[in-house]
Amino acid sequence: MTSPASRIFVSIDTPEIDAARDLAERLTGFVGGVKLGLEFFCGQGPSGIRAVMGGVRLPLFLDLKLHDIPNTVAAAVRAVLPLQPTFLTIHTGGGPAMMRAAAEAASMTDLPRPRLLGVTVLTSLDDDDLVAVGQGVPVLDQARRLAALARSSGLDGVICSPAEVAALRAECGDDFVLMVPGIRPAGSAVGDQKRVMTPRDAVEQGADFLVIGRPITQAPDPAEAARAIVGEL
Ligand SMILES: O=C(O)c1cc(=O)[nH]c(=O)n1[C@@H]1O[C@H](COP(=O)(O)O)[C@@H](O)[C@H]1O
Repeated sequence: MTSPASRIFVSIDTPEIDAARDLAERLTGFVGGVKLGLEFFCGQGPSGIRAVMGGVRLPLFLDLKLHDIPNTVAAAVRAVLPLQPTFLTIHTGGGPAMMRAAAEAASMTDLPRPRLLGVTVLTSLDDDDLVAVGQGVPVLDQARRLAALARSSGLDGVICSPAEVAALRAECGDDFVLMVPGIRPAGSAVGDQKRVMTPRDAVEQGADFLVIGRPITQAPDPAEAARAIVGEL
């Protein structure tokens, strides 16, 4: 880890190429990487990813949250390898066979191998939401279970909320990547997130990387918002 800014992946959630490219360019030098996810990929596909990332010198976090049978997920991983993402997400809820298939597929490349991250419990969920979907266990227990499963299935790390970082760091070790959304600088709108923490607290808990969207992208001056967050770390 070279600088506080390198910890931040800005989540550029828009379906528009020009808006995404503009944000990526304006934030270069202020953040460590760009996350493009479902909204952008559904709107613009692989060619849109190339159009945005071709002009910026930042690592790509491709957040597709793949979740399907093992054969389908492995094929989807292979299909996006040419985009050369540094990080790629799949859902741990797809189970160990799906995660192993994805990890194998990610290795079948002459290109740099992407690091596969498993989504544990979405940061928009709380204990009551898990009861509603039939998972009657506290969020922390479920995140610990899924992180351990991700690790034993060959993934490189997980996505978790800041509230689980300390427990997962202790259980999964220093080499296991903890990429953490649900980040809200003091006073910023929480929106649809339920498990949130400030950037500084999340790093103190042991987060490797922070995923930050609206607090940066919706700010009047996104570069200034990113600079302020980095200053806090
Ligand atoms: O996989 C993710 O990146 C992710 C997992 C999760 O549990 N929660 C979560 O918010 N995210 C993503 O992180 C970003 C958070 O954006 P903001 O809430 O605007 O900061 C969004 O792009 C989400 O898709």
